[in-house]
Amino acid sequence: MGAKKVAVLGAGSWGTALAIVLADNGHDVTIWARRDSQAIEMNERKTNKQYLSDVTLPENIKVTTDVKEAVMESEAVVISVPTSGIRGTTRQLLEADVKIPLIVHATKGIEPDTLLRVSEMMEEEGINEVSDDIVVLSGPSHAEEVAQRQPTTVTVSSQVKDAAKRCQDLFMNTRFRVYTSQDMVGVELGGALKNVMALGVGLAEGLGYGDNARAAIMTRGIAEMTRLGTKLGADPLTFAGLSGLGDLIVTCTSKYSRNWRAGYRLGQGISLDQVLEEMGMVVEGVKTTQAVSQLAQRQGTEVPITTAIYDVLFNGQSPVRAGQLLMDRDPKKETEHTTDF
Ligand SMILES: NC(=O)C1=CN([C@@H]2O[C@H](COP(=O)(O)OP(=O)(O)OC[C@H]3O[C@@H](n4cnc5c(N)ncnc54)[C@H](OP(=O)(O)O)[C@@H]3O)[C@@H](O)[C@H]2O)C=CC1
Ligand SMILES: O=C(CO)COP(=O)(O)O
Repeated sequence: MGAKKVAVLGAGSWGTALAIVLADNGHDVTIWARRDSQAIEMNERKTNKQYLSDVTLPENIKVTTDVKEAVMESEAVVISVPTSGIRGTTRQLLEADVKIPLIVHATKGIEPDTLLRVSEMMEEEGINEVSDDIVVLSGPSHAEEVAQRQPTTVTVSSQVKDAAKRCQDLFMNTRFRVYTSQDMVGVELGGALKNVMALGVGLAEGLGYGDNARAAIMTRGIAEMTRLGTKLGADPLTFAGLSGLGDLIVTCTSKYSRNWRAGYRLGQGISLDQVLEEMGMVVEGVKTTQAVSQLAQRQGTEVPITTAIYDVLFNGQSPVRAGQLLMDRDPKKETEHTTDF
C-alpha cells in the first residue's frame, strides 16, 4: 500500500494513538490540535506529554493548529474528539472547503437531548458536503496499549461497503487488526453504551463489591445494551462482537479506563464534579448515561442499570442504595424470548 496523506483531528490520547498506527503504516500524518502550545510541544519534543507521555512520536507525524493545512490533499481524515466536540470540529472541517475521499470517526458517545449517534451529528452538520464515505472505527482499544504497539483488534463500519474496506486497508497492520461490519448503528451504539456499564462496574468496585458484582453488571449490561440497540435498528449479533462485548470487557476491567476510574471514585464517595476535574480527560459515559436514559424513555425500553447510574450521577442517589434497588427489583426471566415456567 502506498503512503497517503492522512489528517487526524484531535490531539488527545486516542487521536495520537491512531496517528501512530497510521504513521507505522508509512502514511504522512498531520494531527490537528486546538492549542498552539500543544502543537509546538508535540512537534519539537516528539511527545504528547499531556495525554500519552510515555510514547515517542514517529518522524512522519506533524502537528498543526490549522484545520485546512491538516486536511488539504488528505486521502483520509480521522476525527477523534469527544462527542461534545463533534459538531464544532465538523464545522471547522466544512470551513476548510476541501473534498475528502474518506472520513473516519473514532468517537464513542450519544448526544444528550438530540439523542443522535456521532455519524448522525456529523450528517446534521452537513458532512456530506465534503464526503459521503463516513466510517466509524470502534472496539476494545485503549490508546495507551495501541501506542505501545500491543496487539489490538477493532471494527470499522460504514453504510458504504467500499469505504469500510478502504478504512480497513488504511489502518490494518500486524499489531492492529481491523474487521469490517455493515452494522454502523450497532457499532456506534456498542462503543457508546459500554461506557455507561464501565461507570457502573467502577461504582460497584468503589463500594468494595467484588468479582460477582462486576460479572453481573457486565452480563446484565450487555443484555440491556442489546435490548435498547435492537430497538434502535442494530443487529443483536453486533453486541457479541468487538465493538460490543469486546469493548465492554476492556472498559470494565482495565486500569486504563477513564469511565471505570470515574465510577470507582464515585463509589468511594467523591463528588462527580471533583471526579471529572481530577480525571483531566474525557469521561464519555457521564453524558451518555443521560442520553441513554432519554433514549430508553422514548423507546419504552427498560434499562435498569443505566437508570441506577443516572440516579447516582444526576439525582443525588447514594451508590449503595442504587445497588440495593437494582437487587430488589421484581423477579425476572433471564432471557426475554423464553416462555414462563
Ligand atoms: N482514549 C482511548 O483509549 C479511547 C478513546 N476513544 C474515544 O475517542 C474520543 C476522544 O477521546 P480521547 O482522545 O481519549 O480524549 P482525551 O480526553 O484524551 O483528549 C480529548 C482531545 O479532544 C480535544 N477536545 C476536547 N474538547 C474538544 C472540543 N469541544 N472540540 C475540539 N476538540 C476538543 C482535546 O483538546 P484540548 O487538550 O485542547 O482540551 C484533546 O485533544 C472519545 O469519544 C473516546 O471515548 C475511543 C477508543 C479509545
Ligand atoms: O473506549 C475505550 C477503550 O476501547 C476507552 O475507554 P475509556 O474512555 O473508559 O478510557
